[in-house]
Amino acid sequence: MARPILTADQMRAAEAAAIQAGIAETTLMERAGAGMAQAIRFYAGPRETLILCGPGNNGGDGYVAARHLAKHGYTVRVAALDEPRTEASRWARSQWDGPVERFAEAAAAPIVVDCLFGTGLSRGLEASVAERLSRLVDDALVAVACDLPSGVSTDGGASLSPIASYDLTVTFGALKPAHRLMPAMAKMGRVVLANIGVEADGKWFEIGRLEIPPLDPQGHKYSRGLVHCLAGQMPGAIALAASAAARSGAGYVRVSTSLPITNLPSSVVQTGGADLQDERIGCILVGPGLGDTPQVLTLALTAPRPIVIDADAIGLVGDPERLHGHDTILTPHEGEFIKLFGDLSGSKADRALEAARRSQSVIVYKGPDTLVASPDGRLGFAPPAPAWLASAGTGDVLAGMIAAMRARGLDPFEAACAAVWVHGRAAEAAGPGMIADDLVAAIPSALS
Ligand SMILES: NC(=O)C1=CN([C@@H]2O[C@H](COP(=O)(O)OP(=O)(O)OC[C@H]3O[C@@H](n4cnc5c(N)ncnc54)[C@H](O)[C@@H]3O)[C@@H](O)[C@H]2O)[C@@H](O)CC1
Ligand SMILES: Nc1ncnc2c1ncn2[C@@H]1O[C@H](COP(=O)(O)OP(=O)(O)O)[C@@H](O)[C@H]1O
Ligand SMILES: [K+]
Repeated sequence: MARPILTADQMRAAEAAAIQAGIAETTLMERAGAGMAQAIRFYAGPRETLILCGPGNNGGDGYVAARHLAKHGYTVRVAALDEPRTEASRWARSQWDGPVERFAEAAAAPIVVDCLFGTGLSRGLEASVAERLSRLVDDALVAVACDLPSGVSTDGGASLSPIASYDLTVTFGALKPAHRLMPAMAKMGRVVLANIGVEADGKWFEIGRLEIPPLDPQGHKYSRGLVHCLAGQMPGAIALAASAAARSGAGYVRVSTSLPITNLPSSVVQTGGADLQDERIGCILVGPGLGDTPQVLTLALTAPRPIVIDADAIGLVGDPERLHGHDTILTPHEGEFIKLFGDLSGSKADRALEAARRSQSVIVYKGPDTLVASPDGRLGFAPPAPAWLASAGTGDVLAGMIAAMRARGLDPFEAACAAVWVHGRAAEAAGPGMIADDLVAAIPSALS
């Protein structure tokens, strides 16, 4: 199931709505701290625990977790950076009846819990605080972040001050963008979402397991989706994409190519001409291995069919407005993104949405933190995918998978999300030594 992702402001609004509806703020904090204590017991086991508390509600969660862990027999030490400054955190501090050390003097412990700052962080930590925190985190056997590692910008995922690597991050109510954006995402370890009874809803979410409609028992190859691929100067890339489309459940995949392509499955039809007016075409794919042949992109854009524009073809678009009125999915990596849209400002999420708006297309903004953005404001964040996806040809595979999902009848945004999800799971199944060809072979198992 897709899990909502809320910005810091949206989370504050969701919490305010819960409080308005009658849940006390201290109840939310009690649930957050108890949830964190439970996750620590589950993932870290019983060891001496040092809880580092800041002045805000993130620190408040820490005092609550300290009480719960002590109740379960943990040896707990609490160290405060500052006195609690919010009403709820003062309440949480008052419920903790153990001693409180000074952060600057706290000695290391096997479990360290960072409750210095969360969604309220507005600037980087002071250098001395960041350094000391990093040392305690590095020295711990298990390092836990409350909501977010202190120093991470909630909405953009940037490090506002240096961040160490954590083993576990426990967040509350909803994921935040930083949990799925680099560089923050790589520092968080396992991310656990604790339910605190706050309603989270919106247009941003983590892409979840795809729900593809069941096959029509009376279907035939054309009704299952026809993908038409346009080959270019490097046929290996389109061969990967076409194979991936065929493995992703398209009923029929064909490639128009001027030269025979040797390494295509026999089930993929090769044709000399390209009748792109064929109404049976569910999706055209252009770009993998295309080279510098803008006329092929122009040909594709004359056809009134859904189209996936990948790789070389992205750079040939020229002006994003050229895509208005077309049913387009664009799949840029960082370099291709900048080539087409320039150096947009804001977080990766902001840039993806701005690109979708400018091009009136679905944007699959690839990388270790892939995003799928729709012109209507929907934004899907990919769940973490294995780093071994970073190898030649895996993007071609993804483009073919998206074209197949689109040809199968999913709307452009849903098709892109479904393919991104399966792509990551296929990579997990294929394992660390995989090459793009192995990724194609792993698609069927990831689909089921
Ligand atoms: N509001 C609520 O109802 C709930 C909030 N929860 C927790 O509350 C956290 C947010 O709490 P707050 O809004 O109090 O904010 P934080 O505890 O993240 O930060 C506290 C305050 O520190 C100051 N500050 C920001 N950056 C600083 C820096 N670099 N150096 C020094 N001071 C700095 C700011 O004034 C900020 O408001 C969440 O991350 C979550 O852990 C949970 O308890 C669930 C319920
Ligand atoms: N470090 C990483 N971790 C996980 N996935 C990654 C990483 N780097 C790249 N990817 C994914 O691998 C694919 C690479 O695509 P692309 O850059 O177009 O490569 P190519 O052009 O060689 O096919 C994309 O789906 C991207 O999201
Ligand atoms: K924190």
